[in-house]
Amino acid sequence: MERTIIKTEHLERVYATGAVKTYALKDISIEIEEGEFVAIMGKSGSGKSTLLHQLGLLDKPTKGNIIIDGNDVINISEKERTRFRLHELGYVFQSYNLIPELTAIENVYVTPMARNLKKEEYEKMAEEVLTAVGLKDRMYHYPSELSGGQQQRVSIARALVNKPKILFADEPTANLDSASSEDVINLFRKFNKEIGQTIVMVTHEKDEGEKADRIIWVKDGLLDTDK
Ligand SMILES: Nc1ncnc2c1ncn2[C@@H]1O[C@H](COP(=O)(O)OP(=O)(O)OP(=O)(O)O)[C@@H](O)[C@H]1O
Repeated sequence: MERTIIKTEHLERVYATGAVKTYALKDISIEIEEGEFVAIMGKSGSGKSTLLHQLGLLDKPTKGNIIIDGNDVINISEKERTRFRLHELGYVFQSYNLIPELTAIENVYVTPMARNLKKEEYEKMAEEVLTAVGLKDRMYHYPSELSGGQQQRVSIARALVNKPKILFADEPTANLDSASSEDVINLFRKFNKEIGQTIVMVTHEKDEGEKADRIIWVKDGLLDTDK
């Protein structure tokens, strides 16, 4: 049976810059099922990233509610939100944000390393996930020795190593050529199909959106129901 993993109720996010108020999100109520691969699309400035940041607990709405996996994630302590981000959620951004002084495998295991596991354990977890993204033979390379597409695959491995309930991706292919972009989307599809990974991705690319199970269209901070 399908199970709702993310639910938002009347989300609003207003940015106040001096006297100027921007209603980036006006009233967004959505539900995403566990195991769904969802794309968020819409014109520039429509509120896509703002919505992803609310769902990923990287920002707080000015009004409304968010329930993730049955938890009210708005009215909990900051400590609890941090725990949730670290253990339950994974993130991939358009910039790879790898640490240049660390090898691919070290970049991936920094997260499980923080969980008091033994070195053999977190190394094994990182190896498995790097192998799954096709980088078994690049594990000991530094970011500067990897292509953009390979670096993004390291960042995907890093996002998935803790087996997050939900993977959030904000324009993950924006800096990649078309072949590497396709690789990244195919990887998402693979993790979604094979392990039922829930994925929420912002994209500008129509063909990428079409590879998802569903597109949530956003327009001027509202759901675009004409699409
Ligand atoms: N930190 C901020 N302070 C003030 N206004 C902001 C801030 N972040 C976003 N905005 C405004 O909120 C609106 C929505 O921005 P958002 O980045 O969510 O759009 P987007 O659909 O992701 O755009 P793009 O496709 O260009 O990345 C825009 O009008 C933007 O200018």
